[in-house]
Formats: sequence, C-alpha cells, structure tokens
Amino acid sequence: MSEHVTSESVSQPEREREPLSGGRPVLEAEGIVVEYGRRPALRAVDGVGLAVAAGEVVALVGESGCGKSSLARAIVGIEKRKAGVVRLNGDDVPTLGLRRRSAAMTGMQMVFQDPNSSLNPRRRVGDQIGDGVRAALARGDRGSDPADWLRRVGLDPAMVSRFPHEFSGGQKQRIAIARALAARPGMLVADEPISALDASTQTSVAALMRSLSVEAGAGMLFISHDLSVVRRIADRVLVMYQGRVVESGVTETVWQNPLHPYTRALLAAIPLPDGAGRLPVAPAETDRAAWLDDVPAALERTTV
Ligand SMILES: Nc1ncnc2c1ncn2[C@@H]1O[C@H](COP(=O)(O)OP(=O)(O)OP(=O)(O)O)[C@@H](O)[C@H]1O
Repeated sequence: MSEHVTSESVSQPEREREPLSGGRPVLEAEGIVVEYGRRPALRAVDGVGLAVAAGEVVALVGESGCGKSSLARAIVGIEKRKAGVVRLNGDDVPTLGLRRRSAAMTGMQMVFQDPNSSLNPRRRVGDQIGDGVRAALARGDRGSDPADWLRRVGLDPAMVSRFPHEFSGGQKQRIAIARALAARPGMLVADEPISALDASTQTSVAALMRSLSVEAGAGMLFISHDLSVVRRIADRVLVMYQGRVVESGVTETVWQNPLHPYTRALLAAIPLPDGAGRLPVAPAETDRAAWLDDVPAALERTTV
C-alpha cells in the first residue's frame, strides 16, 4: 500500500511558504511537546507548531497513534504540555483540568468522537445547548436560543426538551456541535467527530461543521481518518507522523503534489470506493528515520 522509501527518494525540492488561507490567526501554537510516563517517557507530540485563522478549517491527519489526540488535547489545555505555548486571540491558553478548563476557557470548544460520552444522558438537550449559550453570555458575547441551534444543525426545534437517548448517533453529534458553537468559540477543536457515525451521515455532519464554523468566523482544527472528507472540508491540512508535523499546506496543493514520502503513502492509501484500502502501515525501522529526516524540506512551503 505505501510506496517504498529510500534515503535517496526522500530529498525534496524547496517550496515556498503557503499563507494562511483565512484572515488573522485565532489560534497559535509553538513548540508543543507532550510526553507520557517516565523512564523512558513516550514523546507523543514532539515540538509541533501551527496556526489557524478565523473562519479557516485546518485538518490534522496521520496514522493511529501518531499523536493527533494528544496534540488536540494539549492545544485545548486538557493535556499537560511538557513544552510549548498556545495562544487564543493572543492570550495564553493554560493547561487546566477538564472541569476548570470548561469554566475558564470557553473561547475554545472541543467536539469529541463519541457524543454518548460528551452529552449528559440525564439532561434535556435544550439545557445542554443552553450551557453553551450561558458560556457565551459569561464572556460578554451574544446569547442565542437553544431551539434555534437545533434548527441550525438540521433538527426539529420542537425536540428541545427531549433527552439524548431519543436521538440517533448522528443527531447526538449534531447536538454536541450545537452546544459547542452556542458558546460562540473563537476556535473549535474536533477530534474524530465523524468516525463514530454511520457512513451515511459522516459527510453531512462534517460539511455542517464546516459551514457553521465558517459562518461563525471560528477557526476549526478537524482531526479525521477520512481523507476524502478532509479534502472536501479543509482549507489546509497538517500531516502528522510519529509526533511531528511532517507536511502542511493548502489541501488541494498537498493532494496534487505531496512532498513528503509519508504524505504520498497516506494519500495513495485513500480508501477505494469499494471500501478497500486503509491508512498505510508504518514503514520499517530504517525508513522511519529517513521519513523523519525529511521533515524540514516538506515544511518549507508550509510553516504556519
Ligand atoms: N494517557 C496516555 N498515557 C500513556 N500513553 C498515551 C496516553 N494517551 C496517548 N498515549 C500514547 O501516545 C501516543 C499518541 O496517542 P494519540 O492518542 O495522541 O494518537 P492519535 O494519533 O490520536 O491516535 P488515534 O488516531 O488512534 O486516536 C500513542 O502511542 C498512545 O499510545
């Protein structure tokens, strides 16, 4: 599935830097390092920097275990950073526990993979969307009507007093998205928000996330294994491999002309219409070193 990589084949042409495709940066992260355990520590994120502009969708892709979730959690501030800084609209984002973070950092909202664990089964969906509305009000932003949010995510506003179990998985994820956006965040971080959904609803939920976040002027970091959805909704893409961003750029540019061998392997493994094909398996140990050595050239065009 993945192409053969040798030390000769990894040298890349120098590329120009791509501008941000949106406006001003809402999120800036520099030198993020996340480690787990001790002696030896596992370095899950190894010095990643990125920026996301207001109204821009940036996708984060890479094989399982490459550090995407760790990076997302470090950005939001619910994972401890060993090093690095994160700024939201110029203000430092501290690392806090989940509960303290929700109170302090409503300017950045996260959408998780499983809406069953992110929604409270015992609270009416309108009340849960109301949490988002109250967060916006607490920051001095405009309020909004939870029922109207249901309408905006394609659900019947009359369902506002129902409980989560009365909705399908895709509908629950729409409710989680409504709650996040009702907080009027500057930045939405979505960690595999469509992978737990039926294939039939994945694309529509992803497209909805894009249209609502763009409309709200929020930036979005969108983590997904589904490269066809990524191509469709992301302005830019970051390719992560073994804790580092090995390539980034405007989505279509990366698709048409991937510079890094790992990106080429990743794109070559896009699932075929019949469902065959998967993300590439990791290369042999010798090739791993070569892939990581190749990072600077592929990042030349891309530093954000
Ligand atoms: N809480 C933790 N404690 C110890 N190791 C962890 C923890 N969370 C993640 N890891 C490890 O860190 C590495 C990166 O994991 P992470 O979940 O960030 O990857 P990922 O790219 O999001 O994977 P996936 O696509 O499968 O969700 C993996 O080796 C993982 O086993």
